[in-house]
Amino acid sequence: MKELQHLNKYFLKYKAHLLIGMVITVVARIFLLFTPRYVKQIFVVVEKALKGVITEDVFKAELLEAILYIIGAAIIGGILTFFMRQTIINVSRYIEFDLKNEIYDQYQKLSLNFYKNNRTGDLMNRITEDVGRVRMYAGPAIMYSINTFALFVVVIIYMINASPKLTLYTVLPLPILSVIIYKLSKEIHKRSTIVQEYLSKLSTFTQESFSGISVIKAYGIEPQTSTNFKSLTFESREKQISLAKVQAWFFPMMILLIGTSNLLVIYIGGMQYINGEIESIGIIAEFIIYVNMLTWPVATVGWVTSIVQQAAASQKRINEFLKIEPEIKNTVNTNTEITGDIRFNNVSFTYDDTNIQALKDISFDIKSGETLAIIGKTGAGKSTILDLIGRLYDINDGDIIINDTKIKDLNLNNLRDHIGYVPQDAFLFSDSIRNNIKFGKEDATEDDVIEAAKNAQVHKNIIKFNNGYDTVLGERGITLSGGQKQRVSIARAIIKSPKILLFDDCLSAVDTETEEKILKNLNKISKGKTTIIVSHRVSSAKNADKIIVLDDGKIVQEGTHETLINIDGYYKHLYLKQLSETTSN
Ligand SMILES: Nc1ncnc2c1ncn2[C@@H]1O[C@H](COP(=O)(O)OP(=O)(O)OP(=O)(O)O)[C@@H](O)[C@H]1O
Repeated sequence: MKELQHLNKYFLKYKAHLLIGMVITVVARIFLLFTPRYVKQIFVVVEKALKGVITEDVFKAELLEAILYIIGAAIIGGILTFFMRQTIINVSRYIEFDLKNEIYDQYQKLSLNFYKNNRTGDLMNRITEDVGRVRMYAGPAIMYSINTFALFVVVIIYMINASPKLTLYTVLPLPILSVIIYKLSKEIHKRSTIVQEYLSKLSTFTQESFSGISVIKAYGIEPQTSTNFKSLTFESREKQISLAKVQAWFFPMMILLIGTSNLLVIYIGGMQYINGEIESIGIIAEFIIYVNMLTWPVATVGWVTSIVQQAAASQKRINEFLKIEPEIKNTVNTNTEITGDIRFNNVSFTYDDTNIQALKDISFDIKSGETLAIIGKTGAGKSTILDLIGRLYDINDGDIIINDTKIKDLNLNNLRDHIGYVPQDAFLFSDSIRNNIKFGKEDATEDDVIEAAKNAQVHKNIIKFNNGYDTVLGERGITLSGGQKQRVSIARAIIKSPKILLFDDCLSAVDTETEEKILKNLNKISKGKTTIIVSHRVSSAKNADKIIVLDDGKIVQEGTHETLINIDGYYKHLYLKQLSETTSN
């Protein structure tokens, strides 16, 4: 239960709402209890009228008074119950909102390693389903507990006042009811968790088959996919039926126990009336209403217990993530200037999860405004260098120095603000092309967007789409070609006009002619900016001020295009190979 203490700060934040909610709950219960008392009153009046103790006029007046009280109390009680939900349940929605934001903020702070170690489904679950369960504790569980407590105290006082013996017999079956509901709720929860798992398996399956529909069709495996889907839905159906079976017990059990209590009231009450221990038959009617009023709240004790247990388990899962300290932390709060001088001094780096040493004793430097090209075989460590400049990981050995300051001593936000990064797999959001480009600079004007797109050689493609820059990409929109995606992604980086531009093999999907044009434009816009181009193509590297060739995490060659094509080695070999490919084309 101590896991739920995390929510105390939120309860404190909304204490005024909660307090008002509690007071309203208690007052609403008091009003609702007018009904049984006045029902008894009606019986008493009828008895008196039958015995001829009161006149017809008095009888009518007293009857009318009781009826008006019942109606009035029901209306006021109803209105107050509405406000009870409006206060307490609303607080649970506020807490749900705050908690989701707290988790999301934490997700944003956590480093890439965290994302590698946790599955997306799990991250999503904690922010949706787990928060949902916690909300059930913060709202309904608290509301029903106060409700039950208030009702119980007031009703029991009334009942004991009317007949202590009858009270004892009436409340006797209630704890049994509570225990049964608790057990049922637990079983329902267990089975519904399994049902949920099947539902998410089903949605993952369908989602994947929709996204991979072209592969499924190309391989002609529709029948096999249908069979797999059928077996998954069959299992899901079985689990749903097994859940429905337990749920079906819920109301019969309630009705049985309410019936038993009612019978006890009628039997014991009847005996007491015959023996003259209670003065009016109205007390039996009053007690029957009490029993019915108490049954649901008492049943909720079992239900609430199970909600609290589930919420505690969910909050535990949430706390596990909230407690994680981000590996990459910004320790500098003052602004640090970034000019773009980058130096690697004997940098070595090993990925924690795979234990692969991606970089071994790497040293190089680039001055602000220069262009560095990194060439090398796949897996040589090129992308890793770019990730380290953006401080997506912290290095194990050596120093990365930017502006004569160690990277760890720079304000991380300033550093990342000054980096324009184009990743290897261009990721575009399901949004308009304009917004995808503006992602790099929220306040960019239309002219800025168009200029960036022109420099990335994608403007002409965009204006050919029916909706131009408003064309929506992704699931609900059109799909761009690999090369178009890369170029939109380049436009996004250059619109920021950052001090450092990092291009990770992002021209691989464009033809050499377009590559040439983009590089020419980059040359223009990267004046005064540090540019690092990772590539497998000599054509992307040849104009760089400096080229380094990586192999297995080590620098094996270094120099300009002119020097490297005259030295035997990987670069010259690549150059000749690509040259012969171009001439043979
Ligand atoms: N996120 C990661 N977690 C663990 N290991 C990684 C990760 N990224 C890369 N590696 C490993 O580090 C090594 C260097 O990878 P890196 O992506 O830097 O190579 P690269 O030269 O950019 O390759 P490519 O040209 O294919 O993009 C590889 O052996 C790779 O398996």
